[in-house]
Amino acid sequence: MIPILQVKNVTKRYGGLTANNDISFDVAPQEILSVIGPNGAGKSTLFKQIAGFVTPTTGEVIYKGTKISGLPPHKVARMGVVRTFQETTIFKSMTVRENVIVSHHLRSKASLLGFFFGSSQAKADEAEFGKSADDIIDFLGLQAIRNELASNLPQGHLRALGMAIGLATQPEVILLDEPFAGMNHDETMRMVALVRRLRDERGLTVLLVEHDMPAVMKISDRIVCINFGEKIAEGSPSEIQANPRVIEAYLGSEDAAIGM
Ligand SMILES: Nc1ncnc2c1ncn2[C@@H]1O[C@H](COP(=O)(O)OP(=O)(O)OP(=O)(O)O)[C@@H](O)[C@H]1O
Repeated sequence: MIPILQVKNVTKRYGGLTANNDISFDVAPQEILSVIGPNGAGKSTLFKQIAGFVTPTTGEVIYKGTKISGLPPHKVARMGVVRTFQETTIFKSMTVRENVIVSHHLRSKASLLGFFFGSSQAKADEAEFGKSADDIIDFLGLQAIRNELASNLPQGHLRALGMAIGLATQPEVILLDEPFAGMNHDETMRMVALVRRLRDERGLTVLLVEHDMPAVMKISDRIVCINFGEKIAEGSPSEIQANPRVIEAYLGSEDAAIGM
């Protein structure tokens, strides 16, 4: 297997605090890999380093053979590695469809300014991007809110829009930050099915950070567990559930039951 993504000996220090310590693992193409660990273990820090929001102190992140760590997030995204669920990327005064169209410009020859001022390249892109935006909206089942202003959307729909915006940049690897947070059982099951479809129908590789252990166990091909900034285990869901170091890490934490 040639990995699509490699995390190699990544260490991140904030002053005297080591948030990630010498973490390494590979991700296979079209794999669904979850990163778990108790609160404060260093999961978000790891994700931020993969997506370009934070530069490792030492170590590197390799995507399809090219080092991406140290590049800014928009360059990492342009190469195909995109982190979703960030409300800051949503234009509240635009509709769902307009937001998804605008996000296509990350990959466009025309500048975003061109889109707003109607340059000829932007006009050429617009028809193509409109069709692609509609495909994404249909894929995510967001037809009913296609023309709704983002400012009117409840939290659940905003998260779905965040995913649509991420997909519009045509990623190969998508990083999902707590995709099941705040969801009830039915919503979680729908999101689990959707994440599987991202892989099965759109060929994406999916990395997720998540606290909902039953959902993680259901959805993951493989799981990496970190604790106090260090990788303590890596394996299939059943291997992780039976791993004494993982069980010990979760005992006494807020996520006390793993996979129950
Ligand atoms: N910018 C920062 N400056 C200083 N310390 C930080 C910074 N970002 C994270 N940390 C620290 O690094 C450690 C790991 O934090 P991180 O957010 O990565 O953990 P996490 O596993 O994602 O936690 P949670 O599950 O609670 O979201 C924590 O001790 C946190 O306080």
